[in-house]
Amino acid sequence: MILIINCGSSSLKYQLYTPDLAQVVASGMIAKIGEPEGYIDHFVGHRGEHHRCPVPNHRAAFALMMEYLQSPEYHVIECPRAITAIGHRAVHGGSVFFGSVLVDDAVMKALHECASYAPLHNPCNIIGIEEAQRMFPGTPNVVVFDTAFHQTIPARAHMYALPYELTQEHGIRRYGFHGTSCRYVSQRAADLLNRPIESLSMVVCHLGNGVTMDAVKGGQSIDTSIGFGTFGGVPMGTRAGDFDPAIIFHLVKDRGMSLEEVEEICYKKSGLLGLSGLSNDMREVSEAAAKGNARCQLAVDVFVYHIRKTIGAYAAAMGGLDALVFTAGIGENSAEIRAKVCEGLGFLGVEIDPRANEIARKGHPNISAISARAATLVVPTDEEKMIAIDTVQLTMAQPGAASVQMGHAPSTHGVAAS
Ligand SMILES: Nc1ncnc2c1ncn2[C@@H]1O[C@H](COP(=O)(O)OP(=O)(O)O)[C@@H](O)[C@H]1O
Ligand SMILES: CC(=O)OP(=O)(O)O
Ligand SMILES: [Mg+2]
Repeated sequence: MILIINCGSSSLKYQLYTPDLAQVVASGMIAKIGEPEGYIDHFVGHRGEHHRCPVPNHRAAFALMMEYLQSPEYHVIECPRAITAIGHRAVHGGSVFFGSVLVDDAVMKALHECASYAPLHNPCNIIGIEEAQRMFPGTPNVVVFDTAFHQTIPARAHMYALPYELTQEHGIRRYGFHGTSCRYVSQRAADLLNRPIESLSMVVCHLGNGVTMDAVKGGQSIDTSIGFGTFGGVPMGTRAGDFDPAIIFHLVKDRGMSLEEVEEICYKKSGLLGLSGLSNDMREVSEAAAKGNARCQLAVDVFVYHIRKTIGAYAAAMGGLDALVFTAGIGENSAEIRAKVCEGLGFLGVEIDPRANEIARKGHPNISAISARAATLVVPTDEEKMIAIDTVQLTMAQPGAASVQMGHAPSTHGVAAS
């Protein structure tokens, strides 16, 4: 079987596939890692269980996952040899990784070197790989990078207008994230519309705890909202998104804050949490806004405004819009946010059917009104499936596959563009 690990900043998601990827044998999520009210949701076939327990860190989360997968009650992993390959999500591949790779010492070293670009994510991704190597010695591990799908973004969109030599010397550019999700949902959207992806201009709104807006033209990412680190673009759960860097100079030079304090504020105390003062969870924020909490209403308004503005910008970048695609926790589950984002986008041909929007999660992905010129879709993301496909491809291929090295995309099925 193939085990897929998606270590996020505060969660660990896992899926166990049959070798042909036809079936998910078990899956689950351990959430709120490091917080007092952690929990695990574990599913095997139609059985599911929810168990609350504090999970202090990602190593403990990995151990908890193993406990459930090996529990005699489920019998899904009876011995470590039952796992033939393990696939991992890694968030930041820097300028080193253009596609998915088999893990070796050089890959681990490079991952460590990219860690400071994505301080909320890469260290957790690394722990997931280390634990997998420890629990399943000798089993191949594959890493699939969020950044890989965005390697097609042209220089005019990925360059920052800083001194050119500085950007080249230090690898400073817009890298982009959630590429595995964007790759999956853009292909699914084309399939659902029954149109070749090559003919479509789409905006993918990956609205989760992290938020990515992505312009996908002809199946390729041509611009994306997050930037060098996992930070820019639209405000996120706890991250500020785009803001004028002069604010950092002001806080450090004129207000006496340390750089570490400012970094902590920008990554962990901003976004929905910072504006609302209540939570980074959109459910809580929009519920409180509906009850009249003005700061929560402001947080929702800022969030929605930035998304709508980016859709307009990307339609301009692509010279049109055929499809708007919502995905991830907020995009898949919040009819309210989808409706607010689409308000006023009629000039781009976006019009949604309010009833279709309400029932979108129940197997009705197309929420467009009949009169809409651009389709609006709700497509559940499946980063794990994408990771599983790459994992099988890299581990099942000829011995030569092991030479798929850093900086080179595997030759088939478009794992990444260079
Ligand atoms: N029904 C819902 N309404 C609004 N927001 C929701 C709903 N369900 C989940 N979410 C949001 O989805 C976010 C998590 O999205 P997810 O894609 O799982 O994030 P990540 O993978 O980054 O952890 C939560 O922070 C929550 O705000
Ligand atoms: C890159 C990023 O923001 O990831 P996540 O949504 O998992 O936090
Ligand atoms: Mg996610």
